[in-house]
Amino acid sequence: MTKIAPSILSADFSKLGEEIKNVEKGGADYIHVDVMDGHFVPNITIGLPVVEAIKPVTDLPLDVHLMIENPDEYIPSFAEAGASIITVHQETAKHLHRSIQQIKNHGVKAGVVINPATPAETLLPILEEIDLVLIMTVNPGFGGQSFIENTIRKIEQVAEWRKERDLEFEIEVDGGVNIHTARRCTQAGADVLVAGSAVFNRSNRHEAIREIREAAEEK
Ligand SMILES: O=C(CO)[C@H](O)[C@H](O)COP(=O)(O)O
Ligand SMILES: [Fe+2]
Repeated sequence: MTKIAPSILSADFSKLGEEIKNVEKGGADYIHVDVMDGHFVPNITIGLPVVEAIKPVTDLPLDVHLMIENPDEYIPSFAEAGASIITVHQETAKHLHRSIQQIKNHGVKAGVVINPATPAETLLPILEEIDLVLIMTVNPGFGGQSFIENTIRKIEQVAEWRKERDLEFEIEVDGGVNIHTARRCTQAGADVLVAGSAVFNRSNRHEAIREIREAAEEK
């Protein structure tokens, strides 16, 4: 079944705990946490204290998407704060294998993220080492942007390499995922769909999650 990872970036922060419990009840698989530093991306969002605060609220894995410069400096703290998955951007990691090893040394699942303009081939040297590939389908920084169509080819490429090399990492997509774009992502090979505005801009979050999953799995 397609996994849905609601991005809390679009949640109502004044009642974040309730929002998370609500999407958990509504069938979410991961809680996607967008950490932005105002340097790598032109926005500042949430950080360590929020990850610590939400950890006891949910049994779902916290999928922490680090959009920050110098991720190596912060990986131990995010692991200790309760991250279950940490993804680092290919564009920010100076020594990617070291970052991935550092994440795994903390007992956390490790993923690599690529921006829409970063070629999928940059993932080739690291595929054997990771638990997850995250393909950005918008430029990182904000929720509610439009899906960039030509990222689909990259999802297909990564899925092809996974098959050829008999690997088991998950393929996650992030940005502009909704009932109209979900199926194209899963057809291309995505297993996990991040959805922020498509879930939290709806008054009924359960219905939103169900509809995205149904769209993703349409025959
Ligand atoms: O990483 C992100 C932005 O950088 C978010 O996870 C993403 O944008 C989710 O929001 P939406 O589903 O509204 O596009
Ligand atoms: Fe994200």
